[in-house]
Amino acid sequence: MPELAQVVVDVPTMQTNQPYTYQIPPKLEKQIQVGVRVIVPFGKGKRTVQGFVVAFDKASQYEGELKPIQAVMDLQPVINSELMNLSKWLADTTYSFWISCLYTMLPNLLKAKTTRIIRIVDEVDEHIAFDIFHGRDELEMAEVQDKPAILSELFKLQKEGKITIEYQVEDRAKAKTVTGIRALLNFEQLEDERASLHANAHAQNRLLSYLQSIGSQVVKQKDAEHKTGLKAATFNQGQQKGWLEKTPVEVYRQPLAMQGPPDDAHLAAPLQLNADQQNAVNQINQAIDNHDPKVFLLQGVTGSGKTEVYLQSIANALHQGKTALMLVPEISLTPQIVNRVRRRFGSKVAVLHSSLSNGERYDEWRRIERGEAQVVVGARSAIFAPLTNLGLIILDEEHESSYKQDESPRYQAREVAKWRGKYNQAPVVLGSATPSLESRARAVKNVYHLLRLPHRVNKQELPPIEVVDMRDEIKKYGESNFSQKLLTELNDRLQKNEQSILMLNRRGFSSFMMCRDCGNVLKCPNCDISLTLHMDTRTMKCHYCGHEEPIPRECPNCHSHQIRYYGTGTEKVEQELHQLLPQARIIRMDVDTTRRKGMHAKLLRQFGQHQADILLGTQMIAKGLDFPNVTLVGVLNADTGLGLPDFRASERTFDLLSQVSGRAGRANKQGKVIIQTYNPDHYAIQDAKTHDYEKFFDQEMMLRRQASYPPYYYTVRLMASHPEEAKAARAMADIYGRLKQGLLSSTVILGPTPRAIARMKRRYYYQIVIKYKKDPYLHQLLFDILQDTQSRGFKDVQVSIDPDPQYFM
Ligand SMILES: Nc1ncnc2c1ncn2[C@@H]1O[C@H](COP(=O)(O)OP(=O)(O)OP(=O)(O)O)[C@@H](O)[C@H]1O
Ligand SMILES: [Zn+2]
Repeated sequence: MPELAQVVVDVPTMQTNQPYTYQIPPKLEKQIQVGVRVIVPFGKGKRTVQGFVVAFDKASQYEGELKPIQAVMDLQPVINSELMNLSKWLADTTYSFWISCLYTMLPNLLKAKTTRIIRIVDEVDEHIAFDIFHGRDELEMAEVQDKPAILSELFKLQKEGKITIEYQVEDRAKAKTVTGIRALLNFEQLEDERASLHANAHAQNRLLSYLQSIGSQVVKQKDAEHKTGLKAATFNQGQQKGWLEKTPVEVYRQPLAMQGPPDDAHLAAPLQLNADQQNAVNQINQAIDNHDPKVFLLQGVTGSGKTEVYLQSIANALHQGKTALMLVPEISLTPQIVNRVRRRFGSKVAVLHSSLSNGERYDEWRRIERGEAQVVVGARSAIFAPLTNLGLIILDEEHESSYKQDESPRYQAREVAKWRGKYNQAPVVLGSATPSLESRARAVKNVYHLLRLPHRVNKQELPPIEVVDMRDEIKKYGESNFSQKLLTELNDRLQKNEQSILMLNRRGFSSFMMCRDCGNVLKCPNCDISLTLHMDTRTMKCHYCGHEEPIPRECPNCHSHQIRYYGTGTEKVEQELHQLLPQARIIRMDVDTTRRKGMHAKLLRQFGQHQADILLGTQMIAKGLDFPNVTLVGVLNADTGLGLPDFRASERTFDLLSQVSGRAGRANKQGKVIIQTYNPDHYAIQDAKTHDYEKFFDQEMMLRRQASYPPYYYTVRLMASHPEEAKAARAMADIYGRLKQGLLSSTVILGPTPRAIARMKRRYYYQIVIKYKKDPYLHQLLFDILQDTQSRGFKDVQVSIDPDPQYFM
């Protein structure tokens, strides 16, 4: 019997990756397992903190007094053994603290303090019910925690399925219930009741038959009313007569993305695959069947039917009795894909993503944990879904930067997927029309296995792309967001009753106020960035810290009234479009029109039902949309992202243009794309124009090699911040000294420099970027630096270490 437990504690001011050792008091012996949360005393005085049991320990190794664990919060581990292993690896490879990795894997509700509630679900012997529950049908874990005899009784009852033990947090997290009914009499007794009924008591007669038909089941009363056509009053009579009792039935909150799907009886059949799809499915299935943790790169042009390949591979995993995990970049942006998975696998599917309420997310998590859902679709953090027996992991749009978390722990979901694939002996499929350079380079080296879908399912060519030079347009026709060419094409689609998608690229771009007299730009008082004009709220907002102020009437610097609005917001473009094409019906999709829950899906549904001719939006409309009637895609400003100080600027521009172009002509009608740009000769735009991923890849790889960037080199970014600029700079200079001294001379250290947005949320930021191929000293040195940042010398300086950063702003 282990007597000691190692606990990773949650102490924000003093983090470490070393667990602390605690005594296991005899009364808690049965409850302490690896992966449960516990309350432990910490430091001097009476302070207690939450922590996770991560291992057991032998008493003999320790001398002196150890504190005892005070309480256990979970009866079963909330972190299973796979995730426990994963959390260790995660902390190690992302330079983060173990405790934050553990929390990252749990739904929010389990990060907060929770209590365990014990409920009776089946008949329990009367004396037990009395001893333990005192006549109630539920009680809190804390009430019995000190009573070992009662606890072991509870364990036994739980095993027998007579009680359940549930998490419960705050009100909104409580399991949601509706009224259910259950027969109190058996078949014969009900028959006897029928015999004594009045001849014209038809309703009661029907109720009795119904009760006979459900046996000992509990049925939701609403369902029962629906089935029998009886009124609630009849059920009340049944209750008074002692035929039935009412009892709460737990229902799971249905995430919005899942509302209104067909039930399991109407699941969609798989499509007949074309040869390329069949080849991909065969190879993936073979890996599933052989427990081969291969990584596939499924490179398929837009509209080539990648999703169908995913679905049929998932079906095979399920057929083998395994589970499957599918990640998409952002679920609310891609409701169509979620619906396709739901239509194929019905109630086996759980959906996890950030815009679920805490309660919904928790319910979905619990369905997965209990093995009630075998297919999980979700955004980045769903990679930690507690599925057991994983047979397949899919990352759709694998090149998306949203797969990297930009706060601690700074993990890349792609890497976590590979880790879980290995652990479960399951293949990983990375899918994209425009794979990241990193992934494609690995495929070239045969580290990943390349699968190709080079043609569209509809057997049509990818839509032709025309590039319009906006410099000429402005010379000829004056300032406008719309070239003559684009207007002509839009008009043509209106005539033909076809639809168009227009994208306004907002990356690195915003609408700001500038004084025409003194050139002053209105900036955020907390951040080194201009404020953005929002017409809907009539305010100026900071997109980093949320600061908000009224639109100024005069320049705060020189008091001139010549203050003007620059830049192009979606709203302004929408107004212009209304003037140019008054007959067009427009749906605008941007952060403002989609802030409310469910609005994405609603707007897309409206567009799908042809309630509008033009869908105008930001990047959020570039991905995953599959509308057969869309034959024109226009990109209003292709190049706003090209000027950003980031080595991935060209790659992102190429990806975005390829993705959005792919929305046109996906069914039987021919599509067309117009790209407006001020840099028509840039290779990212030229290669997107010819749909030439290979050419872009070669050119970009050459540039990356010349400049020693990924995938040839690895990068790490260190950042220090402090409210005083000098202190942030000094901390970074110190770190620079340690790096210079400790690392190989072949490792490149850039900086320290102020970061591109030097001030944010009232803090100044300095950064260092390390580029390296192999450096045996780097890992430990970075960990030492991380640990030192917890010491007093670093007071108020915050240091972060970001392996493989996605942005350098
Ligand atoms: N074998 C098939 N037979 C008929 N239709 C198919 C087949 N495979 C896919 N489709 C249909 O073709 C369309 C495009 O497929 P899908 O959306 O999976 O492409 P994709 O490769 O994921 O595209 P994108 O990268 O642009 O999102 C869908 O409407 C899908 O239902
Ligand atoms: Zn700000």
